[in-house]
Amino acid sequence: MSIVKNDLADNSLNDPHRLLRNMIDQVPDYLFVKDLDCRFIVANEAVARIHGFESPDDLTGKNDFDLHDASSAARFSQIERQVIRTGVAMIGMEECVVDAASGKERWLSTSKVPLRSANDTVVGLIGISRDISARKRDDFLRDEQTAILEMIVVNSPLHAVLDRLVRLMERQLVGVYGSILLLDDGGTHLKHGAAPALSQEYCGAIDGLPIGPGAGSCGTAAWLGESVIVADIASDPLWKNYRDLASRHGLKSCWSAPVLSHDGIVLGTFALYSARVRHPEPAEINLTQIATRIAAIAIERKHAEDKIRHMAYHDMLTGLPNRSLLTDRLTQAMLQTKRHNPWVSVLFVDLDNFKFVNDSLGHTAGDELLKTVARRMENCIQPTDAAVRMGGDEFVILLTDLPENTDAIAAAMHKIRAAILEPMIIRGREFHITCSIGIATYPQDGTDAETLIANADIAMYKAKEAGRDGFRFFTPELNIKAHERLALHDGIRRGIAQSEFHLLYQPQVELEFGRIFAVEALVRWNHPQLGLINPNEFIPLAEETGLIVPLGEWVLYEACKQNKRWQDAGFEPITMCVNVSARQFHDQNWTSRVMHALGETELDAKCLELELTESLVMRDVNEVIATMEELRKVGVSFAIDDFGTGYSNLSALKSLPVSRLKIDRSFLRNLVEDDDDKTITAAVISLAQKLNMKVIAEGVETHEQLTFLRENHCDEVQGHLFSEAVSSTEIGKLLQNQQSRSGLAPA
Ligand SMILES: Nc1nc2c(ncn2[C@@H]2O[C@@H]3COP(=O)(O)O[C@H]4[C@@H](O)[C@H](n5cnc6c(=O)[nH]c(N)nc65)O[C@@H]4COP(=O)(O)O[C@H]3[C@H]2O)c(=O)[nH]1
Repeated sequence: MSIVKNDLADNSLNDPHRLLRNMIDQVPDYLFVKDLDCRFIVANEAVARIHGFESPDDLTGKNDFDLHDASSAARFSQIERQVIRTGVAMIGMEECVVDAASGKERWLSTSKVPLRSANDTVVGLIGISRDISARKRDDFLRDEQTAILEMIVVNSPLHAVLDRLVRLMERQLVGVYGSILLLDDGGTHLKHGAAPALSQEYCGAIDGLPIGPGAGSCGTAAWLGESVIVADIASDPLWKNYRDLASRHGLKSCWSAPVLSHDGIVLGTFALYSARVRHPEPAEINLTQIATRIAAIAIERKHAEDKIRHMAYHDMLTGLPNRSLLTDRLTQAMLQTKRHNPWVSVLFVDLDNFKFVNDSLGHTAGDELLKTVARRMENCIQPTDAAVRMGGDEFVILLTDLPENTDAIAAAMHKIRAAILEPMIIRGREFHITCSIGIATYPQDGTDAETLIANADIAMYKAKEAGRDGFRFFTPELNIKAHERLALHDGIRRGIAQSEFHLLYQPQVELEFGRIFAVEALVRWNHPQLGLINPNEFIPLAEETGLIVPLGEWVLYEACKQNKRWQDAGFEPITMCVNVSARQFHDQNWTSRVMHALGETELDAKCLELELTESLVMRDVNEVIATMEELRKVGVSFAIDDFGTGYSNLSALKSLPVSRLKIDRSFLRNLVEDDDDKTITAAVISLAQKLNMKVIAEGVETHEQLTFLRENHCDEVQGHLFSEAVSSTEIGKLLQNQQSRSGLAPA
C-alpha cells in the first residue's frame, strides 16, 4: 500500500501530464487525439502497438493513409472530417479493419467526438476504439449455428448443411481446413460428406476410406469411436498409407473426431487439417466438439427422414416396395417404353394357400411365409423389374423392357411360379405354396398404371376361379365383364347399405316323420329399378368382388337372429342352414365373424349349420378342415352342398367334420327316367351313411322322386314338393302347424 502511495507521490501525482499518460497507456482500448487534418497528436500505447510502433510518439503527425490501406483510410478519414466539420460526435460505430501487415480482420467499436478549444471552436477530435473481434466471432458463430439448425429443420440437403458447417469452422479457426466423412451403408467405409476447402482430388482419394486401425486419423477415429490427433502426418504411423497423398496437398496435421449419434453409434468423422505441424488449441477442440454435435443432428435427421420415406414406399414386413411406389415405377417404365417401344407387364400374384398357414400356424408363421415368397420373387427378376407387395398375400411383379411378344413374359412367370412352389419348411412342416397369376401388358391392356394393375387383378381373379395354381392373360372380354360387374358391384354395395336384401327360408324335412327339422336361408335382392333378383344373378358377382363378405355377414346375422326369434316365440328349436361361399370362408376373420353373430343373436351354435360347396371343400382340404374344426368345437355343424357335382376325394371326405351331404338338384331332375342318376343318387346315399353322415336330397318336386328316395333310405328332403323358400312369417305358420299336427306332409 505504501509503495503505491509513494509511487504515485513520486511519479505522477505531482505531474498531471505524466499521470494522464500513465492512465491512457494502461487502457487496453485504442485512445487518440487528432488535429483538424486528422493527424495524430496523441495516441496511447495500444494504438502504437497495433500499428507496430515502439512508442506512441512515433505516431505523431501521421494520418490514416500512413497506417491503413487506401480504401479503409478514406473511409475513416471521411468520418473524422465529418465529425470535425459538423461538431457532432459519432458514438459506438462498429467497423471492420483489416490489418495491413497480417491481413487479419479485426472488429472495432469506435467513438469519435469533436475536440473543442476554450472558446468552443472545434480544433480536432478525440477517438476511442475497442476491439470487439471476440464478441463478433461469438455472434457470428451463434448466428451461423442458428442458420445451420434452421437448415436442418427445413430439411435442406445434407451436403449443403455439412458444407456450411465446415465453412463456419474454417472462418472461426484461421489456417485450418475441415472435412466431414460419413459412414457408408455397409458400415465398413467412410464416404465423402463435405470438405469445401480441400481439393477434389484429395476428397476423391479419401472417399471410401476403410474404417480400421491405421486408416489415417479419420478411419482410426471411426474405428475407435474416439478423437484421434495427429500433429505430424509425416511421421505418424496411422498415416503410413496416406502420407504422400497428404503431403502432395500440403496437409501437415489432422485432428479427427467421431460424429456420434445420440446413442453413441458412429455416424462419420469431423476432421480439421492444418498446413502446419501442430497440436490443436483448446478453442479448436471446443469448436470441433460443437461442430460434431451439429453434424450428428443433421445426419441423424437425414437418416430418420430416409427411414420415413422408405417406410412410406415399402412394405414393413417384406421390405418390398409397396403399392405407392408401384404406381410411380410403372408410370416411369411406361414413359421409358414410349421412347424405346418394348412392353411392360404387370403380373398380379395371389398366393393360394396362405390363409391355411396363417390360420393353422399363426401369424408369425404366415409372416415368415410372406417374407420367403418375397425373397424368392426378388431373386427371379431383373434389377430393372420390381416385386411389390400390395397387401395381404397379394403381390405385383413389374416386368420392364420386354420384347414385343409374350414368350419372355411367360418365361418370367413360369420361373416365378416355380420359385414360389419350391418346398418351404415352416415350423418344421413342409409347405408347397401355389399361386394364381393375372397378367396385363402395356400398351395393349392399358395405358395408365391404375388400369394395368386393375386388369391384371381381373385376370388373376379369373385364374383363381378356374381352379387356382394357374395363370391368365388379360383379354378385353374380361374387361367388358369387369365393367358390368362394376355397375352391379356398386349396386350390391348400395343395396347392403340401404337394406335392399331380405331372406326367405326353405324347410328341410325328415323323410321318415315329415318333420321340419331345419330351414335353409336364401337371400333375395329387392332392386329399386330391376325388382326382385334371384341369388344366382348376383351371388357369383358378390363372390368375385369380395362383397359376399359383408353380404354374407349380414345373411348370417339375420338368419341367426330369425332362428332365435322362432325359439323365443316358443317353437321347438330347428337348425338354420346358411350358405357360405369360398371367399367368405377364406376371409381372415371368418371364424370370428360366425362366433360374433352367434354371440350377438344369442343363438345356440348347435342350431346353426353352414353349407359349403363341394368344390370349396375339396380345393384346399387341409386348410378347410382346420377352419371347420375351429367352429365345430363350439357346436356349429357343416353340410356339403351340391354333392356329386365336383370331384370329391373320397378319402378326404372321410376326414371332414361334416354331418350332412346334400345331393345336388341336378341328379333329382331326371331321377325317374335316368338310370345313371338313379345309380349315383343311391350310391351317394349309401356312401354318406357309411361315413356316418346324414344325406339330404335337394330339389324334390315329385312324388316319384320322393318314392325313390324313400326306397333308398334317404334321410331328409328339401324341395318344392314340400315348400318353396318362404318368408319368416310363413315358416312360423308351418312350425305352428307342425307343433299342433306333428309333421309336414308333401303338398
Ligand atoms: N327348381 C327348384 N329349385 C329348388 C327346389 N328346391 C329348392 N330350390 C332352389 O334351389 C336352391 C337351393 O339353394 P342352393 O343349392 O344352396 O343354391 C343357392 C346358393 O348357392 C345361392 N345362395 C342363396 N342364398 C345365399 C346366401 O345367402 N349366401 C350364399 N353364399 N349363397 C346363397 O344361390 C343359389 C340359388 O338360390 P335360390 O335361387 O334361392 O335357389 C335355391 C332354392 O330356391 C325345387 O324343388 N325345384
